[in-house]
Amino acid sequence: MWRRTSSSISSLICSSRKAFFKQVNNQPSENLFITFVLGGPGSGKGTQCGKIVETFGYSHISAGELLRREIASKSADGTMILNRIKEGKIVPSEVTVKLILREMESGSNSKFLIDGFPRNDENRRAFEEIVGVEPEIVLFFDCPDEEMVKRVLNRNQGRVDDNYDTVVKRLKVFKKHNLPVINYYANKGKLHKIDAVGTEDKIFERVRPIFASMRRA
Ligand SMILES: Nc1ncnc2c1ncn2[C@@H]1O[C@H](COP(=O)(O)OP(=O)(O)OP(=O)(O)O)[C@@H](O)[C@H]1O
Ligand SMILES: O=c1ccn([C@@H]2O[C@H](COP(=O)(O)O)[C@@H](O)[C@H]2O)c(=O)[nH]1
Ligand SMILES: [Mg+2]
Repeated sequence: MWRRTSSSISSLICSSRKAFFKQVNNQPSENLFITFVLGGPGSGKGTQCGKIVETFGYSHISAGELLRREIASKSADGTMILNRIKEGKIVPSEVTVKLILREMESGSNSKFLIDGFPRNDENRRAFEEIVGVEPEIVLFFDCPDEEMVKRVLNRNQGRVDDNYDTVVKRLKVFKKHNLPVINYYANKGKLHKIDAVGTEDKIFERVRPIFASMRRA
């Protein structure tokens, strides 16, 4: 499965890959500074990314938002993506990585917050293989299930997956597939686990020192 996916990703990206990784937005690829932002549904990833962007000048790339835009644009993958999202399932790596790359190339920044990705080990390996870099840091917003369910059900943004049945499925997928990725980065010493309970400002006070202490942040 991985081999097939890996080669389809490679052929997909191959033409732009060399140019892109030699020079991302006019900067050598070693200047890329990538933060993965992980946590369960409704744990506050998007909210805190907004604050990090305001304070530290990162570009925020929400993988879920890119997929929702793809559905709205009625692209060839739109129906497949919609069906996956309704079921809380993970969209194939080649689709998500392609969208993330396109977004990274579209701006002039080299500091990225990649929110809600990688969702599973295959996503992680696909990103590392294609981009050729690992994240400098990984944030994990740690939030109790009941609080996440409450936040999702109160969100009111018209998302097709903001309903009780889907959020229960998303929590299961998070535990089965995303927690192992989080543990992987913990073992590499890259993980910053943040208590995601409290006001938005209180949580940002836990996030701020992580970026303030970074040389390039
Ligand atoms: N600390 C907080 N306390 C209470 N509500 C919060 C807090 N942070 C965010 N929220 C609210 O909870 C909801 C979910 O937050 P947000 O969209 O940032 O989560 P998320 O982790 O990006 O979720 P998803 O994975 O579903 O995209 C939003 O309505 C947001 O306004
Ligand atoms: O890398 C990704 C990111 C998201 N998905 C799918 O989208 C929904 C919503 O994602 P949010 O991060 O909560 O906005 C998620 O449940 C997945 O179905 C994905 O497949 N891969
Ligand atoms: Mg979000």
